[in-house]
Amino acid sequence: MSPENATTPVLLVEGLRKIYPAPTPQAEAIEAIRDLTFSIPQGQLVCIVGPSGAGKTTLLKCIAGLLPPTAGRLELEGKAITGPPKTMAVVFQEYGRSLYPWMSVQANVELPLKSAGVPKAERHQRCSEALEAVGLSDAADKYPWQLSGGMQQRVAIARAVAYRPQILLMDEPFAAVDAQTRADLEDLVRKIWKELGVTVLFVTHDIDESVYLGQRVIVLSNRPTVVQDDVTIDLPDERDQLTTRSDPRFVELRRHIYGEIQRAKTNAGGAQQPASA
Ligand SMILES: Nc1ncnc2c1ncn2[C@@H]1O[C@H](COP(=O)(O)OP(=O)(O)OP(=O)(O)O)[C@@H](O)[C@H]1O
Repeated sequence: MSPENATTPVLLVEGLRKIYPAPTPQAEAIEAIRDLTFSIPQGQLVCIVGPSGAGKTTLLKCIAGLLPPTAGRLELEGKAITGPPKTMAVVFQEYGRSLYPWMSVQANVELPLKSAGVPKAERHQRCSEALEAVGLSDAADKYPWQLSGGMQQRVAIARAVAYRPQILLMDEPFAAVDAQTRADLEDLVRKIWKELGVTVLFVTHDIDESVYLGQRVIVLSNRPTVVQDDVTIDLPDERDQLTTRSDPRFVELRRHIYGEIQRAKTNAGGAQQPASA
């Protein structure tokens, strides 16, 4: 889906605040997120970056309905998020822990479909389409432990794709794979996003990755977290690892976001800092 078609808001985050209560009377509560507001139109591919500990995972867990917010409004397609939404799929960094080692690749991919009551024939069909999309058609009968890290992460992506979510959340999904595999998986995410028209919210530490992948990059401040910057990535929609990354505009956007992250490190809770700080 192209950016100009992305007009209908699918996700709303308004005034989100998350405080982790103190685990003991002596300890202090942790204000992970102070005040986050943004919305994401249908079909947009949005990356979230920010300093370590800025609350990126906390944000995704709140959106995924796995963690109750302390305050604020979270809506998916106009409905309050009060638990894991049926139209959402999540891919985590730790593919090793997200796949069941005793189940074949096919059984892993089909599991959420089975839970959703999808009939067997349709499960098989959707599974083989998803495995084909991630280049793993030959691996259906293998077990996760027989696959490389990159292949396991492909299986996790195939499982999300087979589910056909409206929105796909990805929390640093490629942090644990080698650079070449990472580049391949980035291209895979863009391909799937284009083919399915799914809305993608992708958390990463990697500034280059955020610019390469995203139509938009949201930069979070240091904890307690607010939105530090919201950058439109006005690169051509057709991207490839060599041409795009050497595009002067890519370099400019990367420099801008790098500067914002540096600024974010000193900008907690919206305290204004000069750009040169
Ligand atoms: N279950 C929890 N209980 C208490 N504090 C927590 C909990 N989970 C996270 N935190 C704290 O909340 C803050 C934000 O954590 P979070 O993992 O969301 O950040 P992050 O941006 O994803 O970090 P990183 O980039 O290092 O992965 C951190 O200070 C963290 O220690």
